[in-house]
Amino acid sequence: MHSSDRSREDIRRFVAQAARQDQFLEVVSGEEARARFHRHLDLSPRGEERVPLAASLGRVLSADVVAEVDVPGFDRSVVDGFAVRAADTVGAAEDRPVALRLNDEVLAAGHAPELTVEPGTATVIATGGMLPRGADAVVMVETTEAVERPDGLFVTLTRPATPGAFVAAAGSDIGRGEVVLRKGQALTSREIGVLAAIGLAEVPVVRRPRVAILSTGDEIVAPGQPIRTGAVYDSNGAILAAAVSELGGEPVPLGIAPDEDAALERLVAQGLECDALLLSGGTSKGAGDRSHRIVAQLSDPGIVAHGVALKPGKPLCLAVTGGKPVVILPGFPTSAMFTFHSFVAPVIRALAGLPPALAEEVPATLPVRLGSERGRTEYVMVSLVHGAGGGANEDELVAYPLSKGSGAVTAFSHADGFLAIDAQAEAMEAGTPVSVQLLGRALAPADLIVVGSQCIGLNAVLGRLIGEGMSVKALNVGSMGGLAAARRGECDIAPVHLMDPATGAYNTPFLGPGLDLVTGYRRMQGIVFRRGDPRFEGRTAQEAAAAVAGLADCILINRNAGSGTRILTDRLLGTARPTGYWTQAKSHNAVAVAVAQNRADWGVAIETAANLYGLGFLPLQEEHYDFVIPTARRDRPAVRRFVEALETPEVAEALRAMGFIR
Ligand SMILES: Nc1nc2c(c(=O)[nH]1)N[C@H]1C(S)=C(S)[C@@H](COP(=O)(O)OP(=O)(O)OC[C@H]3O[C@@H](n4cnc5c(N)ncnc54)[C@H](O)[C@@H]3O)O[C@H]1N2
Ligand code: MOO
Repeated sequence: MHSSDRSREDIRRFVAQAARQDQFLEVVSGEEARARFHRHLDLSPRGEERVPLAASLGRVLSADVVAEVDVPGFDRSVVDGFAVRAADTVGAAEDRPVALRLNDEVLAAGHAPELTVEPGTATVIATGGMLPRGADAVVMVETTEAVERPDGLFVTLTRPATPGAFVAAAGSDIGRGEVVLRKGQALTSREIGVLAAIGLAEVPVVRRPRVAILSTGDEIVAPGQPIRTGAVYDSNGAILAAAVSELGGEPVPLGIAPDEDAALERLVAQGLECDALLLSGGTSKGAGDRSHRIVAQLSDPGIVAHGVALKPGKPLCLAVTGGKPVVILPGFPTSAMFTFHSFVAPVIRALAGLPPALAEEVPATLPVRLGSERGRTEYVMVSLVHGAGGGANEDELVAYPLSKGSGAVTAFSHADGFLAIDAQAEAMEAGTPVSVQLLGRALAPADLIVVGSQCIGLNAVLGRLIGEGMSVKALNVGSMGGLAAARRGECDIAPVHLMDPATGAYNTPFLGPGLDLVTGYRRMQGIVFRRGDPRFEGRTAQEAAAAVAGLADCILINRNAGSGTRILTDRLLGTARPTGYWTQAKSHNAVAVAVAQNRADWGVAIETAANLYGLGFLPLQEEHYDFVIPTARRDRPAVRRFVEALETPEVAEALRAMGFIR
């Protein structure tokens, strides 16, 4: 909403209303909210339909499937050879071969035999051929010899055959009358093969529940559209549609609704024609939040819970109308995904005819302290790595929190699972044993674990290794965090850029026993500013810093304490404390964005970030980005490949192209 669009009086009224707002939410526990929700829901599968076998991938069986045929449908030979009576071969040996007269028939696959194998005879049979009457075993052609005699053709055997040898009995794979697949089974290529083998051309499946998905908010823009400052791309719409498909539902995307009652009402009515309706955004009681007001108009019974004591997920709004779920998920993507998986996914599974998902938990140790808000059960997404043992023992897992907050969209894709912090706890100390609930997929240990400070240049090396088929897990915990992980033996590589303030030396002073350093590359750091700003243009970094430090309207964006760049900034500033000194960004990119968007006028960042945002740059000092490697892990194949890749001319060239110095 632009102030120019409204009269002064309108704006005054709007501000007064926004500042007042309703009392936030009547928050209930997660269990209470779920119980109220389920009390009113109809969770029976949404009918049945028959689909062609070729269209059944991913569908859920609505009934048990009983085989009406035997597989194989007849006793069949599994080798090329001769069908014989085992009794005829007893006593056969090298020095006492048994000769059997060949019947006038060749049993190719697909032919029903006409002649009986009488005592003293054999019939030529191909792999897949049907065993003839009288025969009870097959001998492989390689162990026989054909002999032509005046009285006919014979085959001689020098070894006895046991009854049943090289024969697959009728029904030995699937017996007629057997339940081959059960109701509720989701069909993959494996089950489809079974259905084809028993001759099924059509499959009875549960009708896919149709789930309407609506993103709300004036600031939300569909991917592919141009984006204005302050707007965000609609990630929830895409996430929810894909998640619904994964759970056996059929997503019905309704697009993006503005924060406007008439449009919302129309879209909600449209969504109610489906089996379920999911909205995201506009559920807390902020000034622009409209969705919950529209959903509040539903009845039978309407909203059953609005506000849960969970983090993320507090503003979740659960409603039911006529047995049908209507849910407003929080707008923040991590909150939306988390509440979707804990409250909505089980409902969609049920409607889709799937059994409840089994939650798999693994024990792990928390490597760092985790603060928490009291009053809400807090769920923290974690990435799992093996502890010092580096073995495959699951008892040794370490759970690194991916603390990017509810607004992050990457937490779910980077996470292996999540842990819960009790509502009453204020923090969880480092070293606490925790239980991690895995996110569906099986836990695959990575070949190479990189924990520390992440840099876009690192992709030049890691991308190469991944291209070779190596699995890599890279966790961004900063230089100090990486060093600590390397000391504890929890990673293979810790990328660091730590300057010793006393000497100005990088990284080496921080090594201790059991740690090696592999030289990485250097990154030029300097002052970033908007091009054309005369306060910086044409000056050296030192001159510019000295000139602007005292200007009240020249705003600095600083870096977080503990970062290498902050140490550098402090050395540059000496005792000066320019405007903005206490505003701390956590990354080079964040500094560059703040300057590019005019929230600040200058900051210290790497040249690559300045180039990315089209900013001016005054070089200050090269920073060394190197790799700490626990000596004990030096000889691991993945670590050796990393070091080798780093030394290739291609990687050096890729790094130079990104503005790094190798
Ligand atoms: N005064 C208070 N404010 C807030 C509280 C509180 O207790 N008191 N709770 C916070 C919590 S917790 C959450 S979670 C958020 C959720 O708010 P809403 O569900 O109303 O969501 P919005 O305000 O519409 O959006 C939040 C955020 O997410 C972005 N968003 C929205 N939709 C999408 C989408 N489809 N794709 C990507 N991103 C989306 C939106 O732009 C906002 O940045 O409320 C807190 N406030
Ligand atoms: O519930 Mo909110 O989801 O904590 O961010």
